[in-house]
Order: sequence, then C-alpha cells, then structure tokens
Amino acid sequence: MALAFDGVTQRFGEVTALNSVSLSVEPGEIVALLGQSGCGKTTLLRLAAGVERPSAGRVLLEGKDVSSPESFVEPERRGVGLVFQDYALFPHLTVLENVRFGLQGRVPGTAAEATALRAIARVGLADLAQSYPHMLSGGEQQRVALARAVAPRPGVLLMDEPFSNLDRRLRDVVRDETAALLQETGATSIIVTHDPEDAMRIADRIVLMRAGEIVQIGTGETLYRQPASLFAARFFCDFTEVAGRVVRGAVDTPFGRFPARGLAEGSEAVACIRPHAVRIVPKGFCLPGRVVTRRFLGEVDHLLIAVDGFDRLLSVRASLAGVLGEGEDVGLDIPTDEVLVFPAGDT
Ligand SMILES: Nc1ncnc2c1ncn2[C@@H]1O[C@H](COP(=O)(O)OP(=O)(O)OP(=O)(O)O)[C@@H](O)[C@H]1O
Repeated sequence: MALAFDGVTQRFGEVTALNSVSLSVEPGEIVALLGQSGCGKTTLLRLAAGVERPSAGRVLLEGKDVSSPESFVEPERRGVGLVFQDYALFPHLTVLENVRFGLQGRVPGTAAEATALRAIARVGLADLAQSYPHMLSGGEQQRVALARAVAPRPGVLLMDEPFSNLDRRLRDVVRDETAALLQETGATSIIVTHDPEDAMRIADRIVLMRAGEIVQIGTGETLYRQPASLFAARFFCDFTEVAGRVVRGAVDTPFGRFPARGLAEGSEAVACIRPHAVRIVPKGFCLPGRVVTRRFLGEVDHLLIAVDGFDRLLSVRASLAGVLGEGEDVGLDIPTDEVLVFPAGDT
C-alpha cells in the first residue's frame, strides 16, 4: 500500500479528533475523506502530511513508518504534495514562480523551469504563466495550486477541500479536470470534502467519517446503495423518513410494507423513501396522494405530496413535463427494493 494509518488516535487536550483510525490506500488510488465539519478529516490529512504527530498509532508511507511516537519523518522529506482550500499561493510570485517553488531542492534550475511550464500548460494556464495570483479567477488559482502540487510528481497528493471556494458550475469543471489529471499522474491521492457529490465524482473509494471514527468505506455506489446506517444513508440522499413497526419481517408505514431484513419483530424502524424512487401513476392506481407543491427544476420537477396517515409530505422528483398541477390527485408506486430500512435511532 502507498499510505496507511494504523490505529491512529489524535487528541487535542480534551478533544479526541481521531479515535484509533485504520485505513490503507493503494498506489494510484483516489480516496475521499467525507464527513461533516469537525469529524477529523483535516486532522487525518495533516498526519499524513507530517504537520501533526499522532498521539498514538502509526502512519506508513510506502510501508515505512513515518510518524509514530518513536520515529518521525519531517513533512518536506515525505514526498507528499499538498493542495489547500485557500490554495495558499504566494501573492508576490507569478504563476511560474509559484509552481517552480514546489520544485525547489528537487529539480535543478533549468529543468525546474521546463517542468513548471509543462505542469502549467497541463492545467491550461500557459498564457498566464507570468500573471500574479490576484489577476486570476478562483478556478485559475485552484489550477495553479494543483500544478504546483503535481509538478514534483509526488507519490502521494493530499487535498483539503480543494473545490469548496468555487461556484457550482466552475466546481464541476475543475473537479472533472482534477480527476483526469490525477488519473494521468497516477499519484495516490486523498481528498478531504464534506460534499458527497465531490466524493462520488472523483474518488475510487469513499471513507465516511463521523466524530473521529470511520463509519463506512466503499465505492460511491456501495455507500449510496448499501449504506451501513441511517447516518450514512442520510449523507447521500435527501429522502423522506417514515417511522413504523416491524411486523412479520416488514415495516408497516402509510406508504406500504417494506422488507426489514435482520430487524427484530415488533421493533421500531425507519423506512427511507428516495425522492426519485417514487413513480407517479394515474389516480386510482397504487397508493393515493395529492400534489401539494410542484417546483420546476429543469430536467425534473420536485413535488411535495400529501398521503393519508402521514403527517408530513412525501418528497418526490419526477419528470412530468408540466402535466401535473398543484392540488391534483395522483397514484404513487413505490418499488419496495428501492426503500432502505434501518432500526429507529440508528444514527
Ligand atoms: N490544533 C487543534 N487544537 C485543538 N483542537 C483541534 C485542533 N485541530 C483540530 N481540532 C479539533 O479536532 C476535531 C476535528 O477537527 P478537523 O479539523 O480534523 O475536522 P474536519 O472534519 O476537517 O472539519 P472541517 O470540515 O470543519 O475542517 C474538531 O473538534 C476540532 O475542533
């Protein structure tokens, strides 16, 4: 493995930022650390970079112990590239000088210039090599930060919320470009993000964290389709949660009965109905509902639907080409295999 954390714990006074975290990242793999603010993502990244020393446990790079209480390799000797949320470009240096800076002490003078220019061209900024950071847009600054980090060809690239300062449209473009560049360079990469879409679009594997611990590790598809808990499920989808009791292996709800595998008979459970899993059918078929609000979102409509016996509204996304109006009666078809069921309180 390229990078591994072995039982890493990190305490800051009373706060346990990481609690015995173990994780192996394979060479060339892109891993996203995903979780809410304060769950320990950045601390894990800082331990890999060597700007923090663990309270307990080991960090291994290429199988070598670089950060245990007994041995420590300084950040600049780890061969690790860093990209920060605020890009951390030197304002008084040009784009070329910023990227060259990352090569100092690794590549001799003339070769450094050529290497830096190649990295700048690779991120599409050849024309801006002599510009200063304040003359660049946010997206361009992010590309410079990326070029600076990859130019020395680090074995491991660590990125902390690299897209969070970009607006949505630019974010999509820069994220896809970054994914392509990471694939091309083959660098083992760890990306910290709180955005599940970022994680799903860029990472081979996602590590979902909570309160200093790993909740689940898997591909985006696994985490989305087979979340280990209600907490994990909520992270990836804004579904309608419906409480009910388990009776003969299924949870009974106003929307129907949904299989509750492995849950105790008579226990309280939560069924999670994904907005796009619900099919709208003509009234008189399936479960009756009434459209309370309808918002046009472009490719799909977002509907809130009232259903007898449910005191909130069911959230549905469907492409209806404007045929449905508010107040209209409809039928609802909810395929049981699209509904996730968890024990109540499994958060
Ligand atoms: N140097 C420090 N001193 C004291 N507490 C710290 C320090 N660094 C982090 N913490 C605490 O450790 C916990 C984890 O912080 P960390 O920055 O790793 O979380 P995060 O998931 O990256 O959050 P964010 O997305 O907000 O950056 C938090 O409770 C934080 O307040």
